[in-house]
Amino acid sequence: MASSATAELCDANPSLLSEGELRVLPPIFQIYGQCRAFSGPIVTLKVFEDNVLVREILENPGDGRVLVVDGGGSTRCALVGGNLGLLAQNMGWAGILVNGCIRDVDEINGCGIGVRALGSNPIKSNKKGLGEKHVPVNIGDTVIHEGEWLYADRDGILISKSELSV
Ligand SMILES: O=C([O-])CC(=O)C(=O)O
Repeated sequence: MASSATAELCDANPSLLSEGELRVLPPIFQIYGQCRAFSGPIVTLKVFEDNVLVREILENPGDGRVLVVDGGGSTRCALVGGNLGLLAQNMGWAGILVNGCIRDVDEINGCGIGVRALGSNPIKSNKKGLGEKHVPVNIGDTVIHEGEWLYADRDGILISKSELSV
């Protein structure tokens, strides 16, 4: 019976799991975007109900990286919509993880990236430009640093201190 990449990675790396070098995010994220499985080095961003910095980062070449947006778990507005999904795709990002909400679900599901978020909310975010780029973030009691690796598939989302061979 075939197992998925994240399951294989967990099975193959029990010591990394027990040492906390490899962590599993809690199963609180919905699956969006065309890429149901994706991985890459992490870029971090901490914001709260404001997505100006999300656009600023996605305007840079993604080079296969994954943007992890800690939106503090707020579900009161969307931090990523169809335009930003398209921008991420066109700039070469592998995916976006949002500890918060997205909107324009149909458009995002048409984008050639992977997207995970708590859910959707049609309300747009503030546009003040507040937040911190490239700082450690805490999502579901998991501290995530820029440069760590994210592996996502339908089974779950892994954060690893180093690149793992799938
Ligand atoms: O600009 C925003 O607030 C998010 C959005 O709707 C989009 O990316 O299309």
